[in-house]
Amino acid sequence: MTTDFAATRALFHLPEGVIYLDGNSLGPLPRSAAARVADCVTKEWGEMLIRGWNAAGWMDQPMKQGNRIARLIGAEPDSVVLGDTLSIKVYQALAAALDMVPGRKVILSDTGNFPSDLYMAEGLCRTLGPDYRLVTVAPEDVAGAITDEVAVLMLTQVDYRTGRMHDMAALTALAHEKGAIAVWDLAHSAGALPVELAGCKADFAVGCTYKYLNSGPGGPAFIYVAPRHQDRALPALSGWLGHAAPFAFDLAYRPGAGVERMRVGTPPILQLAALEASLDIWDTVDMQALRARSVALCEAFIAGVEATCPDLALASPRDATQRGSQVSFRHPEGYAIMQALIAQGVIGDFRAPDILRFGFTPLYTSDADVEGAVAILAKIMASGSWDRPEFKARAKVT
Ligand SMILES: Cc1ncc(COP(=O)(O)O)c(C=O)c1O
Ligand SMILES: Nc1c(O)cccc1C(=O)C[C@H](N)C(=O)O
Repeated sequence: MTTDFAATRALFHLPEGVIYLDGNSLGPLPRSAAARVADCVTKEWGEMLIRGWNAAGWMDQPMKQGNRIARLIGAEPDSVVLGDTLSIKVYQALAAALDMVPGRKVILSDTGNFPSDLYMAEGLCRTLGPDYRLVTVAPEDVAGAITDEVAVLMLTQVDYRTGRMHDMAALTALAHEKGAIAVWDLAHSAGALPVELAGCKADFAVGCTYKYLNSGPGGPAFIYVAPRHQDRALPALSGWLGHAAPFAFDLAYRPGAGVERMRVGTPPILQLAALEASLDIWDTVDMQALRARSVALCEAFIAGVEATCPDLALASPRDATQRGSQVSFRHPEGYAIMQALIAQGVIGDFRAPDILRFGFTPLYTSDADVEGAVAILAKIMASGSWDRPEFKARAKVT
């Protein structure tokens, strides 16, 4: 296992002149991914054609790569499978979880959750009937809101805006005490910090691979089902590839064995090839060392910004144990400040209404990146150079 993050940095393509602090939204290109995807296109798709499903093992990729992600999130073997987008996987996990708690109709979440998770929950409630409802409370009030009315506790472990981290072990235990099921969204945790799904007795989890796991834009999501639930959890999105015998083409649905029943349709083979290249790097990473490095990078950035930018207010927890691998600051003109930073090669992002968000990804973020970003941000803040119309015009994607 490696603890040498200068060596892992060399395995990524990072454009000249860029300090990349947005790997928490879209990870950069692993150098070997371009060749791996090119091989998949020319040697597999090009030469094998449809034979690739067997000959190149395409059909097994969702489980094979899922098993590699399992180590990063503390999951048991054969409990993680890839496919579809994260929003779809949230729906799949939530519907299966609700079905396992008959008589209860409340999904509990928090107001810091990513909107798509809440929208999927609302949509599911609408489909199930008028008694089903989504209840959201402030993140700090979640523990007190887990009553014996709650069927499913659905939380994103690390808040996408502030980086605040929920205590997965404690909240899962509380949910279980009240007879509820816990569904965790690991979008901002997988590859950001060590996660212990089995150790926390999580029931379901989902996450994406295009952020910290570097599978590229549109890379597939993953779903985890605890082994104790795998043969009970019923997929609401019961696609043919989750069927017990997809190529029997039965007219009636029969769920497959294990977590594979959570598959829906055809897997995205080109994206899985990119993910495979990235996981070649992840396979070598010591997760405790990754966490230590992530904390050091975040602390250095906070100290640097607080020493030089008095107008920026820390929006992330100050205590590293309460934080994921990102740091956010607030400013009413956060959007323009972020555009001014990006114009100078420091790429973070902005989240409405006022959050400047910076991701720290030890596999390729260096100490020099942190120093450089602080210096450029300090200059922009001191000079007010962000106060220009071209930095205030909102783009479609922020
Ligand atoms: C916590 C969280 N959940 C869900 C999503 C939605 O993911 P997707 O667009 O892949 O469905 C995202 C990011 O977009 C996210 O950060
Ligand atoms: N999935 C994204 C996309 O398709 C375009 C732009 C951004 C994203 C993101 O992943 C956003 C991300 N979940 C966030 O934390 O804000």
